Amino acid sequence: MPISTEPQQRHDAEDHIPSGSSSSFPTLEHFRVKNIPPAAYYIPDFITEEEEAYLLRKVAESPQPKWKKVGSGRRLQYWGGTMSKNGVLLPEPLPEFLTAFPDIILRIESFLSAAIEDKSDVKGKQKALDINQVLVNEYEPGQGISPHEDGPAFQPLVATISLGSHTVLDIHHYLSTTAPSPPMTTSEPIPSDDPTEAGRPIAAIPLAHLLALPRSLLILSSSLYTSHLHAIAPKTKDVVRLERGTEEDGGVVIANAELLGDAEIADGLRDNGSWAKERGVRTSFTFRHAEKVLKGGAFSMAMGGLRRT
Ligand SMILES: O=C(O)CCC(=O)C(=O)O
Ligand SMILES: [Fe+2]
Repeated sequence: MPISTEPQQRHDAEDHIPSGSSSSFPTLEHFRVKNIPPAAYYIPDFITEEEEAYLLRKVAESPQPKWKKVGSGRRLQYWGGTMSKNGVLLPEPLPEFLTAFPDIILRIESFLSAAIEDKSDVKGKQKALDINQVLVNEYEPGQGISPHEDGPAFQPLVATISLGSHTVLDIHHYLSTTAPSPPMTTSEPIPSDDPTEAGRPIAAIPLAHLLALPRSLLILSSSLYTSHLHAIAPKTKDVVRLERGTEEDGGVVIANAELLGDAEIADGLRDNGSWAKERGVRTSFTFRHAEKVLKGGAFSMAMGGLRRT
């Protein structure tokens, strides 16, 4: 059985908790995107097509006020609560389509917990993800998200599932404010979502590109989370390559080509050196752990009732 399809094949809650020791389970290292700052992981086909269709239907069926429209036009939904201005989660119960069927939260947590060999960091804190907020973003072709950090309110380990269409996620880095600016500097620094970082100059040319195919899980962690930015360029079509091309087709070199788990794309990349596709509507689910949660109150109690201890 190919390792990369294993998460997709688990269908009931008990099966989601791998019973073997970590040695019989692929470590996260297996899915690591190489040659970029630590650490990004790409897991193809983390959910099935049926689960993808079900989750998209649930998002579409949610009440209209759940949608928030943001600057560039994309829409988003917060599940599990929103953040206060000072970075505290005001918790709300997570919906059944995330906790019960297809129990995607448990599946991501179990996967990470089994895949991370050493589960605590130097301070003894848990490395695995205890998801308490899910952000849904919906992008029409031509819509994106400008370079930003998700910020210190969240554990530096976020997991994103792509549904409906592929996209290309760009990783950007900050430029040193003391060194002379290289020509690629953006003329206007792009403000970050994190106020402490706002105004720092950002390299205009991304450091790396990651192709996120439908049903994949992408994990950003450690310094890639804490000291880099991520973005999606507002394009209607992506051209991706294995190596830098000479043609002016806007093609970008992707860092996760060997992890895509899609034979057709892998063949196209190998035979033609590039793969191109128009973007469709892409919906992403971003799973995070807000470190500070407002305690007490009806919402919090209801949420506690839903969550495992
Ligand atoms: O859609 C994505 O994959 C990224 C979303 C994101 O970065 C965010 O909402 O903070
Ligand atoms: Fe983000």
